[in-house]
Amino acid sequence: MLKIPDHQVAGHEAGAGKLGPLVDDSGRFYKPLQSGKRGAEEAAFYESFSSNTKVPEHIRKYFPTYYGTKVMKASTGVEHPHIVLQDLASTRVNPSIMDIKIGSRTWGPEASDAYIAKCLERDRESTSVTLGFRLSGLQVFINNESGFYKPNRDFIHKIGPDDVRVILRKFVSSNPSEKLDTAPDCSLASSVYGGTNGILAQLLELKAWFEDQTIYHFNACSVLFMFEKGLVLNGASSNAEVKLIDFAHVTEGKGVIDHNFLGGLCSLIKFISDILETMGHTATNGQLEV
Ligand SMILES: Nc1ncnc2c1ncn2[C@@H]1O[C@H](COP(=O)(O)OP(=O)(O)OP(=O)(O)O)[C@@H](O)[C@H]1O
Ligand SMILES: O=P(O)(O)O[C@@H]1[C@H](O)[C@H](O)[C@@H](OP(=O)(O)O)[C@H](OP(=O)(O)O)[C@H]1O
Repeated sequence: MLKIPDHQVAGHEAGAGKLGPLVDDSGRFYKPLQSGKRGAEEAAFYESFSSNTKVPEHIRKYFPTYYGTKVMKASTGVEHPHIVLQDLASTRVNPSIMDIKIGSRTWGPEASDAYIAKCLERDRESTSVTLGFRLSGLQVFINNESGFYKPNRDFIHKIGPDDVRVILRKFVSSNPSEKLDTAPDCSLASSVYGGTNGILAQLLELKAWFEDQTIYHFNACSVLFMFEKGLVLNGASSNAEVKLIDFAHVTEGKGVIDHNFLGGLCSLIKFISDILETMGHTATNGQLEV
């Protein structure tokens, strides 16, 4: 049975007459090919990436598994080609998820002047230019009674660097709320951001690859942070995951480092490290002891 995903936090959403992703009960996520070159280029990226032997195995786990493309009835009711992916949320019950678009620049080298102008406006209005990344959307599970803290898109579009800092803290707090002025307790920071398998460790592993890889330039891609609060509270070992998604603007690296993505990633790492440091973790050799 196909349905609209329960846990989408950003991007184009399926609705009455609106094209958006669908999921099934076997753990697959169907992303409709976007209009123009974007859909075809995203599918081409997945084809290239999934067969590229230069991508190390320990890096592949940061990407959703790709199952090809399929023409099928879309959310609009009309037949449309879709990219078939692993549904990253399918094994989770109440996932806390954050989508962070990486890079101070969100277009590729061959973008038209009109497209650059559209992106530049968004990059300047958001924290992309100042921080090298911006929050695209999030949901944080509070409890069964209150459900999720899920700020709306208009609010997310307006936030500045200080708000980003607060929201990254709220994401790992027991008391997230609509107000930006409350003090998030960061009670889950050590388990979610810290630890040998936590989000910081995963970001550092990705960073090491980005310092070296020159195969692709990940223009306008997002990292997804995901964890299950219930498992953290039960003391299970870290269930936090980092994934990369949204590859409609990936271009060839042509032997050059993806400095736009790498810079944004370093900036995000600094924000996460700062949160852990304020929780009493100490930095040694550029890595945090957690
Ligand atoms: N493989 C996946 N499994 C589960 N959820 C996913 C997956 N890919 C994307 N999502 C969800 O869908 C959202 C949008 O994904 P994506 O960025 O690929 O779509 P988009 O419409 O291209 O976005 P944009 O408008 O930012 O370009 C993500 O924030 C995430 O919540
Ligand atoms: O961050 P938001 O508010 O979700 O805005 C969307 C985001 O900037 C996407 O990256 C962009 O798709 P592209 O990157 O593929 O251009 C999309 O453009 P669109 O609405 O023209 O598809 C925007 O609506």
